[in-house]
Amino acid sequence: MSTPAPAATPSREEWLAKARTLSEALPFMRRYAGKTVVVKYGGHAMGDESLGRRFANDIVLMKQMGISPVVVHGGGPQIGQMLERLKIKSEFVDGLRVTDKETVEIAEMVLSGSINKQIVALINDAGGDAVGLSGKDDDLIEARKVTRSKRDPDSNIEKVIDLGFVGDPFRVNPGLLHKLQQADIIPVIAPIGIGEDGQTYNINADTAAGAIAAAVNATRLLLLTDVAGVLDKQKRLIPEMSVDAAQRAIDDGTATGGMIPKIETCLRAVAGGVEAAVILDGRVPHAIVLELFTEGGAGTLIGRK
Ligand SMILES: Nc1ncnc2c1ncn2[C@@H]1O[C@H](COP(=O)(O)OP(=O)(O)O)[C@@H](O)[C@H]1O
Ligand SMILES: CC(=O)N[C@@H](CCC(=O)OP(=O)(O)O)C(=O)O
Repeated sequence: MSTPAPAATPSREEWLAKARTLSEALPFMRRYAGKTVVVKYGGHAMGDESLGRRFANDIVLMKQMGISPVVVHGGGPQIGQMLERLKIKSEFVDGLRVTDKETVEIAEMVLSGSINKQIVALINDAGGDAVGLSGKDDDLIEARKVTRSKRDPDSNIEKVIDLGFVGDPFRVNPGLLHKLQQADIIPVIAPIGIGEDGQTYNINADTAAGAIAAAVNATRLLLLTDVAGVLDKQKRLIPEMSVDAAQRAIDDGTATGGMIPKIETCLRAVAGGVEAAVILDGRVPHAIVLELFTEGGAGTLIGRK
């Protein structure tokens, strides 16, 4: 058996750079100590296993620095793959998956089953205590059917679009989350809601994360995705946006597809009392740590810095 090569001794400059980074982090550690940060981990950001491990490490690091993290995850691409395997067609309207009876069963299976447990296992492996939940546990996320309408450009008539079992979280009951946080357990939540009639709803994971962030009075909502943040029409990153500018990006078509529910979520979270919401690139190693503990942050911040 060969012995591993000894790690190279860092140079003086490398030591100094590390020391500077740590001392820069100190005011941010103080600022966030005891606060709740909701992190939405998107299906696209999940990528490969090493990304997942780094994400889990960052969540455990946050916890050890005295922050109370709540993880809400997506899994859109993974639901898409399963639907494809089963030869079920899937279409999106404004970033929301039209969800019939069969699709909602598959969405629940993929989100609350495999993905939720994978993330829980990764966090536990990284040294944390994580527990997996869906919005059905303890009626955590109560949802109602989403209604959408669109103006037909030819007839100029407003048409109602039926999205099926797509839910809007109208009430979040955070009691269970508070109990878990008090016990130093990290909640990992699948974006599935329960209707008043017991119906299961498929909720866009950004929307679910925003509603949870407002309900637990989170200081920050971090939405991890597969782009650097909100890009302008020239594809340049917008580091900060006012609430008005963010709304404009939706209205003038700068944001399309999955970016629409993401920005809408940020606006709703900020209106609901969250200080700021940040859209950032989950593929960048340690994006969460960079956002929370460095001066420049990462991604696009909407709200109060
Ligand atoms: N202005 C924009 N800036 C950045 N991304 C945008 C913009 N408009 C649309 N998008 C799209 O939104 C996608 C992110 O949404 P989505 O695919 O739902 O991510 P996730 O699965 O992480 O929730 C990006 O990959 C990009 O294709
Ligand atoms: C209604 C709706 O669109 N639900 C989403 C839920 C998962 C999700 O949002 O995952 P990402 O964050 O990875 O996109 C879906 O079915 O894809």
